[in-house]
Amino acid sequence: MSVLETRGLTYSAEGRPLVEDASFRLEPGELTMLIGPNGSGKSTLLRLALGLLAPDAGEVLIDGAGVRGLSPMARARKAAYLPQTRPLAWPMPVRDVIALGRFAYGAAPGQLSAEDAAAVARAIAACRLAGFESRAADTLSGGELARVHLARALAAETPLLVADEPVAALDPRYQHEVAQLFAAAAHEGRAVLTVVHDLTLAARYADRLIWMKDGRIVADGSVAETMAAERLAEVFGIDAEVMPSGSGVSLTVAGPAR
Ligand SMILES: Nc1ncnc2c1ncn2[C@@H]1O[C@H](COP(=O)(O)OP(=O)(O)OP(=O)(O)O)[C@@H](O)[C@H]1O
Repeated sequence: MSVLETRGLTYSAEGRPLVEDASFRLEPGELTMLIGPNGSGKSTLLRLALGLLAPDAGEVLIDGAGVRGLSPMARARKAAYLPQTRPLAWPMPVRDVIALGRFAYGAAPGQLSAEDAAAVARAIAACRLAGFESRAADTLSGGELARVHLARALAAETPLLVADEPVAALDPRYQHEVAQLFAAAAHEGRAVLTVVHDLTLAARYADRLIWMKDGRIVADGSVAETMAAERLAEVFGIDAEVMPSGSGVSLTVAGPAR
């Protein structure tokens, strides 16, 4: 059974279709990256897929169960979500922010079971935040805070992890580290879906790419199957060279397509 299955999701706002007839499945063990130009409907599709928006048509199954029938707590035990905007300016210690990831198990900051504390410790180690535990979150750099948010999502230890542009604020080294963390989370047996804009990162780490344009899924497959110069021109309007490299591809973007 798929961890997540969407069937024919369609959603309009203000009379404009934002997502049309979007169907895909996520399997455990796969890092899927959702790519597409600004405004193509990626965040809207993630929110529909998590049951945070009600579609005009179509349905979502998480572990075979209709998402709209799950309580918010039950859903939070199945899926962790790292949204694109992550407001957090409270002077709360990093460890407590990460512990918020355990709320679906009844945890509250300062009241963690041994299991909750172990999950928080694993997330801190995975995101290389040892030494930051007692720091107030509002004193962190943008990149450090991004890793705290990721740790909060990882601490939930859900079968499904969904993230919207998790590497946007990170320097190149941490972009790769975070992409590796997502790959590791997937290869340990989760289904991971993340939006990225950096196509080189996508080509390097994704097991699978879902391509969106104008609210529609226009391609879905491995990097080798879907990353092609013609598709990059058509979907992103860029002129790029794609060469086979090892089991994947290497990508050089020359600039906007003429
Ligand atoms: N509630 C809404 N009402 C009207 N338009 C909306 C609403 N929500 C989103 N949109 C529009 O829908 C389109 C898709 O938005 P969405 O955030 O899903 O795109 P995206 O692919 O995630 O973009 P980006 O890469 O810029 O984050 C955009 O043009 C956006 O302005």
